[in-house]
Amino acid sequence: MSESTITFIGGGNMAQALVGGLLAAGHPGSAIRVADPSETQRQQVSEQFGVATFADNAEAVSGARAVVLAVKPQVMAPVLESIREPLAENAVVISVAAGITLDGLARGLGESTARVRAMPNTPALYRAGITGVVASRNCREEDRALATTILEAAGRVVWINEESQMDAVTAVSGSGPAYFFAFTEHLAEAGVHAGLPPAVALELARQTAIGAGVMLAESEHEPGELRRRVTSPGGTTEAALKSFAGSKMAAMIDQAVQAALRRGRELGGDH
Ligand SMILES: NC(=O)C1=CN([C@@H]2O[C@H](COP(=O)(O)OP(=O)(O)OC[C@H]3O[C@@H](n4cnc5c(N)ncnc54)[C@H](O)[C@@H]3O)[C@@H](O)[C@H]2O)C=CC1
Ligand SMILES: O=C(O)[C@@H]1CCC=N1
Repeated sequence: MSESTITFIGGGNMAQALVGGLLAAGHPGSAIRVADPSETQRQQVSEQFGVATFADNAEAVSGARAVVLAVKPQVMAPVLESIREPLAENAVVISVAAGITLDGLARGLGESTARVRAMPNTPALYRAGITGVVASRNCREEDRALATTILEAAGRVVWINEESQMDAVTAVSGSGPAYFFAFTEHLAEAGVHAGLPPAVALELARQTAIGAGVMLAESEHEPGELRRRVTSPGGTTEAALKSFAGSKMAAMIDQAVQAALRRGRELGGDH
């Protein structure tokens, strides 16, 4: 990997996941900077990763080839204001903030700045995330490649051509981990209802989710085929899956994704 300086604005969960991944991938710590107004946060980042930390965003951004905006959407306007002047001309700015559009970034930074909008998900904290990404038209191939390298530090990266599809990305993979957690919670509750002690039910449900995830990751087969392979004709799984179909599970999931999509569009309109 090249030794381009990468500055993170905001040193919280998402920034730490990416910094940890970049270091593990061999990016030199001397080429990583983190800016955060919280002294506690700066101290934690410098102790854990040994990278330079800054209280001042402008100072941290000066000369950086890539700037990752890892702050909450609510503080984005003052953050953009703080980096606009010192931003290098060739810098690419990558935002991981939910709902902040490429136009929103342009309003704060100017149209000529190369901008990337990314939607990560929380498994990024374990480098098992997936991030949907879209870039402004003026992003060069090398800007996209650098953004891919940085975001791959948290897992996989999928480029999206139409920014309008980012709300769908958010509804499927951004919010998606919560759907699987909710399913696991309900499976454990159902285990208790079926007569198991709560701790046993939770362990069975959790490890089953993990095992299914590993199969999805490792197997060459599509999810549908993996499902068919568990389902003995006339057996218990078939009975459960018929009940899912009777409860219209597919329609329920579709409705949930549509609800997230609508909410994402509403929130996007706020910026
Ligand atoms: N799709 C998803 O599930 C996820 C999305 N995200 C997105 O990533 C972004 C960051 O999230 P987290 O890392 O979880 O938040 P966090 O709260 O852990 O970190 C944000 C950091 O920004 C710092 N900060 C506040 N004001 C600042 C300023 N003016 N300049 C510089 N730093 C400032 C805070 O001190 C804090 O350390 C959010 O916008 C969120 O939408 C993050 C995690 C998962
Ligand atoms: O729930 C939310 O609004 C954010 C976006 C995706 C995950 N968390």
